[in-house]
Amino acid sequence: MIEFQAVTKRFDDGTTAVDNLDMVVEAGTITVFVGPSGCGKTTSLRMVNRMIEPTSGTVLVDGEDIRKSNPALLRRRIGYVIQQAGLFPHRTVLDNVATVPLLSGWTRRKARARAAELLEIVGLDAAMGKRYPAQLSGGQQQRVGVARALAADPPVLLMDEPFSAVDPVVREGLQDELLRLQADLDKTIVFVTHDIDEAVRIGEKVAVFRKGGVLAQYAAPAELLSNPADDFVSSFVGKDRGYRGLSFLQADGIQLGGVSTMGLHGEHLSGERPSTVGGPDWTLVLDDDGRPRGWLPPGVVVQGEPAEEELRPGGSLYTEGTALRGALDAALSSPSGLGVVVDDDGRYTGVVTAQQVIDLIEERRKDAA
Ligand SMILES: Nc1ncnc2c1ncn2[C@@H]1O[C@H](COP(=O)(O)OP(=O)(O)OP(=O)(O)O)[C@@H](O)[C@H]1O
Repeated sequence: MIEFQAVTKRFDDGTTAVDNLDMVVEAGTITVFVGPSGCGKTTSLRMVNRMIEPTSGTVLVDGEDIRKSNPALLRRRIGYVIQQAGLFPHRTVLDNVATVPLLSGWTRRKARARAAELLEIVGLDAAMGKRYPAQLSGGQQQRVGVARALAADPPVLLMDEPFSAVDPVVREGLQDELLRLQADLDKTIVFVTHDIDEAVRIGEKVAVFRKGGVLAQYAAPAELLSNPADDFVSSFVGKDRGYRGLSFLQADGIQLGGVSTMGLHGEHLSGERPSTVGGPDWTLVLDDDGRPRGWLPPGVVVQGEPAEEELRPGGSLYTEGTALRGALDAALSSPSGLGVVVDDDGRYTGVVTAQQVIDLIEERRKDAA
């Protein structure tokens, strides 16, 4: 647990970077600090590992006032990951990751063995260990940065815009990786970003800062989107917040419909569900394993196997049991207007319409009111 008690940081030139911050970062959570440029996110983060000392107030890590701990020792308990990884360019990847264990007095052999294990944990091939940082892609370098920060198995991890230098697709992969890692590692992670989408995607709690280093709201992402504390937070979380809020609503309660289906060899498959919803004229083509391959538009008569060019590509697939946003997207992106629902193995289980999603949202809203 990390606790800020009335923490203020005023720099020598009179800038107040953090203004009377009171907050508790719960152990074992990913907490995100988000806000526009210059609102004190980095300064707040760096006060946790004593790279910056507060002007007043107290920071506690696991109940201990960090002023009482030696900064170098404190930092071994607190991993730190920064933008563009901050790797040592003249050390191999393996030696970069082994740095902190070596500083902690491990033998070279043990430190390297641990480093190799960590590369695997963050999804990098063992062969990468021999390379130098410049020989890796941006996303790979970030992974090494995460591995290095995890090397001493610190209970706390501070991450300052760690993924902002990579392209959006790689970034999403790294976010997923972090969520997966965290499910196993259960660290206390503080993650700084100026990207609200990233914040609500990975944060269990999100702290929104405003200019002058003032904490504007500290809440779970769903709460932030549905109930912004004031106009600043509302405009910061953006105009799509209603839609993004669907990421936090579960789709249970939606009655899946059926649609006529055809196998790749032209055989008509008997659906388990009645074709109750919308466009029954569209036919969904499934491969031999029951995974969707595309749609046949109404009026297209197929003799034998449907040809590839007759098939209309499907929209996004909605995996049963995931958030409602995916169900709406599947329906809106499907040429038939029917969102294709699949199980965890990607096999077709039914269809859903946008109207059903809207109805469910309405129902939930009424319940909440
Ligand atoms: N060493 C310093 N001396 C004076 N002012 C500073 C110093 N470091 C930061 N500041 C100021 O303190 C404020 C907060 O900076 P900080 O880096 O914490 O913001 P941030 O929210 O992390 O911004 P960004 O998203 O741009 O990194 C800014 O106005 C910044 O200019």
